[in-house]
Amino acid sequence: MGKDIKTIGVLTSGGDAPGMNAAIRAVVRQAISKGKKVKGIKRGYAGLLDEEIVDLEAKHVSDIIQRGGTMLLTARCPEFKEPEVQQQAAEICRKHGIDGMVIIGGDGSFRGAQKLAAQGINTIGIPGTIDLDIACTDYTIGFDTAVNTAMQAIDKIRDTSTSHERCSIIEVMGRSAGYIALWCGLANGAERILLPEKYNYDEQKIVNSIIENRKRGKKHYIIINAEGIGHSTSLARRIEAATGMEARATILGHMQRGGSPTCKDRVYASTMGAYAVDILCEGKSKRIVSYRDGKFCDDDVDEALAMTKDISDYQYSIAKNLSI
Ligand SMILES: Nc1ncnc2c1ncn2[C@@H]1O[C@H](COP(=O)(O)OP(=O)(O)O)[C@@H](O)[C@H]1O
Ligand SMILES: O=P(O)(O)OC[C@H]1O[C@](O)(COP(=O)(O)O)[C@@H](O)[C@@H]1O
Ligand SMILES: [Mg+2]
Repeated sequence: MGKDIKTIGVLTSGGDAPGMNAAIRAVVRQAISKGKKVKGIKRGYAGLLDEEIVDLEAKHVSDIIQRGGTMLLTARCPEFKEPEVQQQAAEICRKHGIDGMVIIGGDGSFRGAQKLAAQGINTIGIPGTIDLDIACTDYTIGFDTAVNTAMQAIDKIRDTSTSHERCSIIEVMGRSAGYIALWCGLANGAERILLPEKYNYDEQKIVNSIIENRKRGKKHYIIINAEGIGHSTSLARRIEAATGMEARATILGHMQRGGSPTCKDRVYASTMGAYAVDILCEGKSKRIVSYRDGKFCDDDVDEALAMTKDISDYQYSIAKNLSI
């Protein structure tokens, strides 16, 4: 069946993530090394529907491994949830001679991949999202860069927070998942971490803790708040009123999604890109490339999307102990 794959399509979808370019480069060059042709689809599923399809040769992916963002551009395409649109997309793939598609994106993009596979297109997904919110994998492209970027920003905020003896609330991305918040909380030694998976909205507890910490001589109080909880600015106002400690909120926003990928993101994204081509050429389809328990592997899309994972209770509990 693998020998039937002559042309591989590749697209990026959903939020961009640093390392996506490394994955695109790996797909293109691994495919070429196996004698396959590659077509790049611009702007995710939206570009597929608009037939924004270009031939990709080895030279087209030079000088991108170190760059954030995605050279193929990305988009969110709400209409891709409609069955007739998915059918149209499959017909476009066939029209352009695309025998297999590599889809680099997050959980939403994998639902699109699942539907394309149901329309008879060979599809392989690669997890690309800063949020780490894909259950089948311990690694997603971009998370490592995003948490390092956020950590460095929070270090800077800590300097000014200490100097002014303030409470600083820093809101990090993650959609409804708290992985970025938990990692930053641990890496930045935050006094408190608010995670959508754990938070019980007991603000009085936070207020009491701030007052206690001040009595013990702490110069600042850093709260990492996850986007899934949000409302950091109003929380800062309430904390200031209740504690008398000046409070400021910073929403880090899209700066977390940009920038040059870390070594880990380049290496893992390259490995996943090549792996996706390998399994497509072996005749596999409807799979998600994952990294689990220290190994690269692949899972059926339906099974992958049905899996669940949660924040580590242990890491969350030690974060509390380490912040005293
Ligand atoms: N249930 C679905 N069925 C088909 N396509 C979907 C579905 N959910 C999301 N998609 C497609 O995937 C795109 C990216 O999803 P989104 O959740 O925004 O980002 P991510 O893939 O990074 O999680 C959506 O804009 C849409 O085109
Ligand atoms: O770029 P937008 O449309 O503002 O979306 C913001 C969302 O995208 C993310 O940065 C990445 O999410 P996805 O990878 O699922 O697209 C989330 O953390 C955030 O909630
Ligand atoms: Mg997502």
